[in-house]
Amino acid sequence: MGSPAKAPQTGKNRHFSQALRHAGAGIWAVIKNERNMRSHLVSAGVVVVVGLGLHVDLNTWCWLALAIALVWFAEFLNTVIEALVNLIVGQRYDENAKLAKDVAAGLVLLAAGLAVVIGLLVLAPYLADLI
Ligand SMILES: Nc1ncnc2c1ncn2[C@@H]1O[C@H](COP(=O)(O)OP(=O)(O)OP(=O)(O)O)[C@@H](O)[C@H]1O
Repeated sequence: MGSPAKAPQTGKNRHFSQALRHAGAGIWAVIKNERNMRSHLVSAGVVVVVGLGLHVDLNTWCWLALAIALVWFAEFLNTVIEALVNLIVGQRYDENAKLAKDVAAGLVLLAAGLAVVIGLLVLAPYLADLI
């Protein structure tokens, strides 16, 4: 007979490596489960390629990184809110659940819109030079 299955962890991490592993699992869960996150990753890749192609300066890289991080942050928060709402209400329809999820989705939309504006503002001078 094999050894009894270890109970899943529900308490604090005991080692930094354990904390890192769980943080990595969280990042992977967002990428694997959220279609929007995969779109954000592709968009970020495009932005990096454009930045490299245009030889943008350090200041511009900082703004582009901020814009990318803003969208990722919003998507991670959206995923947390969706999970918490699902945990609380399950499949039951609830007006507050709808409000929480709609506001979280709105946050991602606003972040993405702001990221596009930041990207256009900082890349405009480089794109103008090409014309
Ligand atoms: N339990 C619920 N009660 C009321 N409305 C709900 C509930 N669950 C989902 N909804 C509605 O359905 C929408 C989509 O739900 P959910 O956020 O779970 O799906 P999603 O496809 O993961 O969304 P997103 O594209 O934002 O990641 C919500 O914005 C909300 O309007």
